[in-house]
Amino acid sequence: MKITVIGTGYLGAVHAACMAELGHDVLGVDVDSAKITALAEGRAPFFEPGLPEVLASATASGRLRFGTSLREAAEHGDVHFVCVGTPQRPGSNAADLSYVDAVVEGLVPHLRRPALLVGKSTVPVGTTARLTRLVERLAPAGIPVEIAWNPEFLREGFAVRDTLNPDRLVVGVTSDSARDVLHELYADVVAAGTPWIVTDPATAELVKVSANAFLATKISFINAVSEICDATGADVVSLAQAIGHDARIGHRFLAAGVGFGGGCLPKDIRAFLARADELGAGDALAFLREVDGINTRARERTVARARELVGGSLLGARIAVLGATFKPDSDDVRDSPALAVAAALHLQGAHVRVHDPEGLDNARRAVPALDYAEDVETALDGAELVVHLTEWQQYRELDPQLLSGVVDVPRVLDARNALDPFPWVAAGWHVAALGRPDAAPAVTPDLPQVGLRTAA
Ligand SMILES: NC(=O)C1=CN([C@@H]2O[C@H](COP(=O)(O)OP(=O)(O)OC[C@H]3O[C@@H](n4cnc5c(N)ncnc54)[C@H](O)[C@@H]3O)[C@@H](O)[C@H]2O)C=CC1
Ligand SMILES: O=C(O)[C@H]1O[C@H](OP(=O)(O)OP(=O)(O)OC[C@H]2O[C@@H](n3ccc(=O)[nH]c3=O)[C@H](O)[C@@H]2O)[C@H](O)[C@@H](O)[C@@H]1O
Repeated sequence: MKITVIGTGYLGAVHAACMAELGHDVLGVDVDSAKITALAEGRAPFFEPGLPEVLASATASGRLRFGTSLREAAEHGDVHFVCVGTPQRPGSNAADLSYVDAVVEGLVPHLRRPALLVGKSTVPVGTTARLTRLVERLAPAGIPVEIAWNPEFLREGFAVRDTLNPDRLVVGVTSDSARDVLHELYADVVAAGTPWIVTDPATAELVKVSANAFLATKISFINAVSEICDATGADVVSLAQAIGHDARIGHRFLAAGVGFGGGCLPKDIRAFLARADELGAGDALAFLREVDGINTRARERTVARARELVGGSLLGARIAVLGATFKPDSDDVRDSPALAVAAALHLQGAHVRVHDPEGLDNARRAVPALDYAEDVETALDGAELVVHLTEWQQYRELDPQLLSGVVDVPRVLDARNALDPFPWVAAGWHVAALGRPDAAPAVTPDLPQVGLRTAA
């Protein structure tokens, strides 16, 4: 099938490459010419495991090309995927749909044969209906143009796998023909056993934001409980393990810590709230304000805990930060809890040096005021506190024995509850965390603390 993918960022670049892998003839289009140049040369413009390999294979097959012209897109495709950003509108909770609108306005007047526009961007419920009216106004006479919504559920870091083997495919359509085109397009994925859900566009739009709102709620739930653990000396990690054994609850998305960030969960719950308000149903989602609030508090609790650990004032404190990206296996720093905490520590007078395996370039651009280090040892050199903020595998594998000779004070705040405290304590480190009691070598070995037992 001849398809275009418009917007080749974290979502669109992966979608374009994977669609070509599935055998389609794909043109990827973006207004960012640097991104398009990289992609056209077979280079991934951002860090995403597995993407370089799929790009190379799809480019070699001759089925994947890139360009910057929507006119060319109109000529190339029978199906046009819209994958542009829908960020939070400045000064508001609502989604900024101007990029989506610009694509429709730039593409539709150039169409010369029947086409199906398929939205993948995350949008407020009602967007497909509104765009349908726009498309009707813009489509050349006699050219049938339909619009459907096919929300995307991929996770950064697993984007290729999630695109080729998704948990489900959801298509919001208003005609059997649109449903059949999308079924044919995803035939191999559906044949592999992926649940195939056909619904109306409004439901499809709502499925997406509901899924993200549920995930955000699960994280904030465990972070709220983590606050209670802090107040009582209980251990949120053991607690999450225990409640997760109930299959109705499950273990995933119960990792307490500095909270959620990224280009999606935070802005999606806010846009959902804003849309509910517009619909006069704001009360129904009022709890999402608290989900957002708990998430903000998780960042504040991390800063407060760091302040306490260095003796009550951050002024002049030498702090090493491990992690800048919003999650491991991504270079994405959009609304990153790690960078937000690092920036707050800096603003309160600490000397902050940040390390990240893949996110340093983006972090430097986003928060130029911080010091950045290319390797962990340089970041930790002379530090009196290490704050672990993004749980890269590299950090889980650090040798605390070796590092105790690099820092001034062997003290780590594990704000992701992801480090195994035993080797750290054995190497003489004080290990603090969120929602768990501290573990320190001085604790009497016969009286282990709850959760973080000492090494002895
Ligand atoms: N990043 C992710 O993991 C996922 C993102 N989404 C949704 O997908 C959408 C895109 O997200 P990302 O890829 O993360 O954003 P992004 O910012 O990485 O990519 C958006 C791309 O659209 C391009 N663009 C903007 N206006 C354009 C235009 N008029 N014509 C052509 N290209 C244009 C930008 O230059 C950029 O490359 C958002 O709605 C997001 O919520 C959904 C699921 C997963
Ligand atoms: O709409 C989107 O863009 C995507 O948003 C999330 O994917 P992603 O943002 O890539 O990352 P997640 O793995 O969901 O993590 C989001 C944030 O939550 C945090 N998190 C996650 C899990 C957890 O238990 N605790 C926790 O704090 C992560 O550190 C990260 O900051 C969803 O998981 C995807 O299904 C969705 O498609």
